Amino acid sequence: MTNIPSDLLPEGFRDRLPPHAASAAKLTRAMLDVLASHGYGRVEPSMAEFEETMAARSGGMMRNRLLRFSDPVSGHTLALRGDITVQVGRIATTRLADAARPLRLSYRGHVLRLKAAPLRPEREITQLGAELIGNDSVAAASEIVAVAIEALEAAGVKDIIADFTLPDLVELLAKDALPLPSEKIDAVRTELDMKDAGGLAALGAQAYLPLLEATGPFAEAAAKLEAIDSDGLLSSRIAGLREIAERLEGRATITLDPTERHGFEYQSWFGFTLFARGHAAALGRGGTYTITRDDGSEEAATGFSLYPDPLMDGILDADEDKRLFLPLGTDPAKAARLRGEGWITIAALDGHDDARRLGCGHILHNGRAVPTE
Ligand SMILES: N[C@@H](Cc1c[nH]c[nH+]1)C(=O)O
Repeated sequence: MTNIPSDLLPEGFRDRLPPHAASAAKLTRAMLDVLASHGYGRVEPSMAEFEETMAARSGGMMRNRLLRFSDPVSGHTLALRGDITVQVGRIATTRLADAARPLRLSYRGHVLRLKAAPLRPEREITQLGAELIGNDSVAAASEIVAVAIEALEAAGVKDIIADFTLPDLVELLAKDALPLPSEKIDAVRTELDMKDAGGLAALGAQAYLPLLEATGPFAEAAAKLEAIDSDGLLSSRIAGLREIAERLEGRATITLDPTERHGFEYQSWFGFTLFARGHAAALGRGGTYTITRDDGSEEAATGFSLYPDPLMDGILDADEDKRLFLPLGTDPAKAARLRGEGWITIAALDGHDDARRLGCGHILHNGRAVPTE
């Protein structure tokens, strides 16, 4: 006997019921079809992996965010996946190491978090995305952002905002242009991420303050960033961002926040976050990164992950109009024909089944579908 009520799930987990689960599947299909149409082959990575190797691939930040358990079979600690991108990287550089590059792969699945984010109670989160392995050029980044936006559009999302960032900006500047001792880099990145001018000053990193101003609508913010970059150290990156932004013209509003690093643990020169009007939380994120193989060599990649749960929870596929009640004794061949015409048939199993209570807008009467009373 247990004291846990049967309808209680652990915090952050949930079931999806009809009709929400069906709507979610439909939306997922629409987004995956977009990825498939651009040549991204579907992979289904495993739910769990050895914690040690998964954490190593996820960038240092990830380790304390993984849900772990000890596996009596292998005797090792396993982790439930927290990000499918790193699994795709593993597959691409191991079992698909010999596949032609660039290698386009797509995925959909649940990822798990040890702790929920402050404003999002879920710990089991749908992640759907695409990874372009073997290339992190401007062309690759342009394709990835465009495909991500197209997938959101296929899910009915309007007024999309793509917020660009330069995830390795501080490391790059700290080397030469705005020198920083290596032990301060992380602290400066954190203050910039929090837009904390006082914190930057306290760290003696005043030189980084102007970066906080280079934020906002893309054209203006990029010009400000260019003005700060007197040595031209960032010129190729800024040119890259401009090219990506140009290709997206009319598809999304582009903004720039070059110091945003939240959620960009492993991305390199380019990162982006996708928002849409009516959704407070980001709907997706992506960028360029490198995958490290077991022998220490590296492979470039670019990709995105969408987090579509908020979209799935909003819509409701009202199908009552299409649900047709079939009284006892209905000819199975007739029923099959009706399904072929698009009806959802609900067959009576005994005389007590009730069309209305079973959510049927229609009932088969004398061979014809008539509205239920
Ligand atoms: N998986 C990353 C986004 C990403 C995909 N590819 C590259 N970056 C995330 O969810 O934050």
